[in-house]
Amino acid sequence: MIEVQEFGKRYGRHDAVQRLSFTVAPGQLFGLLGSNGAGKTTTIRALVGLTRPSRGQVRVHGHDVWRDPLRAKASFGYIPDRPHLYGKLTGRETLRFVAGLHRLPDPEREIDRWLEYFRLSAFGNELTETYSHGMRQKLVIIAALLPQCPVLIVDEPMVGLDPQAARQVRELFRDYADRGRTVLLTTHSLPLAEAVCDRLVVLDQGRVLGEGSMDQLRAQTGTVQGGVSGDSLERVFFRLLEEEQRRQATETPAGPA
Ligand SMILES: Nc1ncnc2c1ncn2[C@@H]1O[C@H](COP(=O)(O)OP(=O)(O)OP(=O)(O)O)[C@@H](O)[C@H]1O
Repeated sequence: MIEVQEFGKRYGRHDAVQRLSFTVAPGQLFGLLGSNGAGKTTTIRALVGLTRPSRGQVRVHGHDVWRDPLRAKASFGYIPDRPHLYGKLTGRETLRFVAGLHRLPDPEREIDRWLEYFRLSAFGNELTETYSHGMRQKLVIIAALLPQCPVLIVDEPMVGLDPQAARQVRELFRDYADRGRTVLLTTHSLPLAEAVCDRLVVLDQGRVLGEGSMDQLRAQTGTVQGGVSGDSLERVFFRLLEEEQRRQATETPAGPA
């Protein structure tokens, strides 16, 4: 379970996120969408304990991330938007380190299985500083999945992955939720979000433009009757942005004559 209540983050005089609230129940895969600078990473960073909220609460698996950080952090796997690794550890050492943090009793077989799954077995004993971007991304994904935590939090997972790995990852996330766990992901890939997410929230400049299932978003934007491409998430997304731009244009006072 993930609970975000009235979350806001202010940098100086700029509101990166304003009064964002949503809940992701076990079994759900929830997508956080939005243009560049919409506030997606800021929200994720607050949820994983890297950015302190200016207001509101963020709870993971029932634990307030900022009041009870150790319990909260033990309950989720996190895939950041950029894969930071210790370059002087091998891939295998990295995964052993993560397994140790989560006190996994006998991780070797699982580590082998995951390395094989992502075609990294031949590189398991190489230093991660020699890995390509996609290989690093795969290792970070394995590190987040290895402990099989109740919650998975994912920021832009597909960047740098080859098509086969991208498909594997998509299936893994869906499967993770289908096993009764909670998944939150941000992505710019609207087809990915449409294919796997149960519910979505669309952010723009820190504000919520729409929230709900695909059908609820379609109803909100009036594209519910579209048959073929008319009701794609892409169309819904652009409708929401256009409505917001129209709203802003009518609110903005006319400039000097
Ligand atoms: N450390 C920071 N200091 C000041 N402003 C920040 C900081 N981090 C983010 N911001 C601002 O907060 C807003 C939201 O940024 P955020 O990174 O959350 O967007 P995003 O939706 O993840 O965008 P993208 O799709 O480009 O990754 C932006 O206006 C950004 O400039």
